[in-house]
Amino acid sequence: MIELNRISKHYGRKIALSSLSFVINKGEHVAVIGPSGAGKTSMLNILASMLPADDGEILVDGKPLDSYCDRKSRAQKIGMVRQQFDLVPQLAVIHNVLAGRLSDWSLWKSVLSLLIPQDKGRAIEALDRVGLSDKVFERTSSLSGGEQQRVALARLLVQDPEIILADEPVASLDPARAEDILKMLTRIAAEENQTLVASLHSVDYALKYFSRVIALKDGKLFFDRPVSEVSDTLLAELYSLEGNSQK
Ligand SMILES: Nc1ncnc2c1ncn2[C@@H]1O[C@H](COP(=O)(O)OP(=O)(O)OP(=O)(O)O)[C@@H](O)[C@H]1O
Repeated sequence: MIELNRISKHYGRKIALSSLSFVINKGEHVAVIGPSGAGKTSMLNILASMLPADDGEILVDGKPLDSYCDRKSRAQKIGMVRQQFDLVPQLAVIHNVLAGRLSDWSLWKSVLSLLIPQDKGRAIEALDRVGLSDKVFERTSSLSGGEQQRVALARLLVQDPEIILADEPVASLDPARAEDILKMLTRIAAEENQTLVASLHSVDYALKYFSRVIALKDGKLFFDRPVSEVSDTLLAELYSLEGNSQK
């Protein structure tokens, strides 16, 4: 479903990704790990069409990523959650959730929705699924970090993309809230039959909540294995300060 063929990215003289290739099938839950600076965010941003690659091609369902060029078809295919949640803090929770519908709405409907929330039922249902049905009209900035990340998950639920990209979705949360969000994210993706690709700093979370691990080091594929085949030795090599050959 997602096919990366020899993707490369430079920032000036810095090589962020070097001829990266892999295939992710529909419905897979893949964790992307690797040391700081390995290229995880660059790879996810390229997949989300937020950053152009310098070289290589990406196919989604057999078609070039660029062919999903209008807002609506791209939003149906790919949704993203990040560490920073990307919420508007001054707005009520329901408006941040309904931002997941904006690609489907005209400008007029989007503006009207700020006065009279449109598709309210759908937003309330999504908030119920993430355990926030009592916060619908609260100002988003008054919520805790964990609750704000649940709002971002509810926004994803109303967007309902086929592929979820998550860039360090739990990096700013304490361990209990991080596990809570990862449980919820992987459960939602399984229930909706969505493909999930998440970058994580925690190897423990990658092994616990995902079925496959793609490891990057120095912008290259270091290993790509099912969780059952990821050994401590391999992880020690991945995070060691020397050596970057592919395993
Ligand atoms: N806008 C930029 N300008 C210059 N260099 C950049 C830029 N963005 C990333 N880089 C560099 O590219 C490399 C890959 O960065 P990237 O953020 O993709 O890695 P990462 O694996 O997500 O790192 P981290 O785990 O620390 O977030 C790093 O060396 C980084 O310093």
